[in-house]
Amino acid sequence: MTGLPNTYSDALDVRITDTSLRDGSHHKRHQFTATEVRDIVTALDGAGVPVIEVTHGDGLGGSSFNYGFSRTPEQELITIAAETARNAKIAVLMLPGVGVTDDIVIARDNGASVCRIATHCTEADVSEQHFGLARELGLETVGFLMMAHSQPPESLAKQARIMVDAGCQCVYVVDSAGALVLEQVAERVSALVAEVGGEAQVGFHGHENLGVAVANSVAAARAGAVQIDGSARRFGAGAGNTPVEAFVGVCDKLGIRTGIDFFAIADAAEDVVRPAMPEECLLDRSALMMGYAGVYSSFLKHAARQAERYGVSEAALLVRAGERKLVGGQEDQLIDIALELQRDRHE
Ligand SMILES: C[C@H](O)CC(=O)C(=O)O
Ligand SMILES: [Mn+2]
Repeated sequence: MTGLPNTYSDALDVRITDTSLRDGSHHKRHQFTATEVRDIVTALDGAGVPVIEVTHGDGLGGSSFNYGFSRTPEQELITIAAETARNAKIAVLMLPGVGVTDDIVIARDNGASVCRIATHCTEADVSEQHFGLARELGLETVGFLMMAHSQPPESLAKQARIMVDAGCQCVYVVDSAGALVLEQVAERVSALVAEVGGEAQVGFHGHENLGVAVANSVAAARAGAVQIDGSARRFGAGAGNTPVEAFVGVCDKLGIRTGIDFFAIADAAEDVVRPAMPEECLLDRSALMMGYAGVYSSFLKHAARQAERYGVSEAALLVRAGERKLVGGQEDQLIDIALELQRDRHE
């Protein structure tokens, strides 16, 4: 056992991590202000959200020409979040290679207590040293197997094993593209529980691109996931994440305990999170294409920019990105696809 209980049965059945201030960073093009972070953390913490993730959308070190520059340095936002939260733990996300191990040390010094390491779902081995370091630093660890729709349950389970052996305490099935549907989530979560269940927890991170993120999250919980992500008002990449306030309401009705007050989280989503969003996260044609074709949700804003720049269809661009099976970090290939679409039009 790597240190966390398999369930939270004494107080909670699922522990929710709100990722508005990390996944929502994609939708906001990484322009969070210190005041927004302070206000959102106050509201989420007040509603009883147990874990709040704060980082650049692409994780520690993500502020760059490739991914988009942060308006406020993320370590400053992490510090503010940690100083503001009374009960919630502050989590950070890091993708090895985007961030470096020193970023984890600095985040810990600034008050983060949960370290989430994300890799493409076939590349878990690149996270080994990061889990080791995070555990040495006394951080709680979570592993993200991104683009989990692209691999069958058995392969994901093998990757989960690599993370757990490296010190990961909870491995997430991450539906980065919002492409998984119900049983497909349950099968993947069950495979991970079967592989690592005695030693580590299993979690689920959903996106709303096919409109089933809440249902998928319930399927995950029923299959044994005890950590579930969501974002208030769906504030996340693509059509956004599982809406925390709706998921809490559904959990209340199903008798799944989250420890979050439904009325307080509904107020937080409407009165505090929504005003910080540039616009609602839309389940529009582009988001649908991402879910249907299996495209990394955070490509949405990049695809919109390239489609406009090269005068090509955003939906067509996203469908081709799915056909090419692009993974996070390959945002530049969207330019290649846009040029290809231009050429096709002139042939
Ligand atoms: C870096 C990504 O945005 C992580 C994530 O939230 C996902 O894959 O989904
Ligand atoms: Mn996400």
